[in-house]
Amino acid sequence: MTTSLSNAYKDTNIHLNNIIPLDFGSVLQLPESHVWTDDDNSGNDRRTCLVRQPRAEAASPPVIDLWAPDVVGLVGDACRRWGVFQVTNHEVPQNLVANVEAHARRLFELPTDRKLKALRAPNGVTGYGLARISPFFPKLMWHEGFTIMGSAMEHAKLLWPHHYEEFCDAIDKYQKKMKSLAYNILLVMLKALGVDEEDHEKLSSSFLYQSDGALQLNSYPSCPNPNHAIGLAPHTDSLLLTILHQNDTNGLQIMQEGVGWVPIRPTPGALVVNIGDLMHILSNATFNNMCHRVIPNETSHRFSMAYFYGPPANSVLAPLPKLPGPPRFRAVTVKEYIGLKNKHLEKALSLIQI
Ligand SMILES: O=C(O)CCC(=O)C(=O)O
Ligand SMILES: [Fe+2]
Repeated sequence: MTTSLSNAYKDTNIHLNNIIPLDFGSVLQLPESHVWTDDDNSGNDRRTCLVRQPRAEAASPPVIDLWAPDVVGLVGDACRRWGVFQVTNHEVPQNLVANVEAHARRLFELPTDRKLKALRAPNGVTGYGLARISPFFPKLMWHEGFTIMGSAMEHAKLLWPHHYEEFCDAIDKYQKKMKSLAYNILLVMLKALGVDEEDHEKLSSSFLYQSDGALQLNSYPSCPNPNHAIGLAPHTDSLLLTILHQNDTNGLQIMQEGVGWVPIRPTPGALVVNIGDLMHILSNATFNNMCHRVIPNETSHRFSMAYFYGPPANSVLAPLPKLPGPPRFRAVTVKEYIGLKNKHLEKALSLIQI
């Protein structure tokens, strides 16, 4: 029997200071609690937060047409070289994406006291609050989020006691589309790792094919001093892959080894796909679980919707046996890995290295 993904997150207690977002409407200046200096990132070696300027000459990750005849090769190359790419022809209707973005905007524009009614519990997974990585950093982020796993009804009723249905319907439709797109992209990635039709038959009842997702709505209001604020501190995503929609406000950047921070600029109609830690393990470290961050903007409000896709909590994950070279990681359950990540953030992977 499989255990749902949400079970993997349940054992962590986060202090309310690291859950309650700032009341952005009430501040004209960046409060001290949100002023980041280079020292505030000292624990994060390669990821100096306040290096603002991406290198002008930096190349960008590719935009891949999912109907392209050589899609497997293109996706495989992008996963190895970048760990991120954008996709077009993904069959998620533009009006659905725009509708969910409009609902997210409506949610984050609610008065603070209303949003706090749907605050994530200290040991909870879903609801309104700061990013789960917040306790690892000495300063707070210029960010507010809303996490959904399965139905959004419980929290949506607290936000809009009489008008929650439209929100829930849009979220349900979006999650269904994301789940089927994530599944199709997973198949392409597995093919790029050399999993052939015969292996697919064998794997067909495997946990990989029972993966599910969580949806994270993110808001980064315009910021009075973006040069000293961080929207979302550098991190890697934990699950297999993430599918992200961003509105037309820049801010997402990826860390490329030897290059520095490279922006992922919004491309109308395209969705961003990135590799998470579990896919990095499965690929025996050949697919790059790239580190990314978000920088806020002085004049415009950034919204994003991230769909995190991963196997059930009790699934056992290890490098695919077909891959060349000795395995770089020992086998772990998803629950164990998420537990390590919640305790050790980016050091989690080194704890399962062989
Ligand atoms: O807002 C973004 O572009 C990034 C969001 C993200 O990295 C996350 O939710 O894990
Ligand atoms: Fe992320």
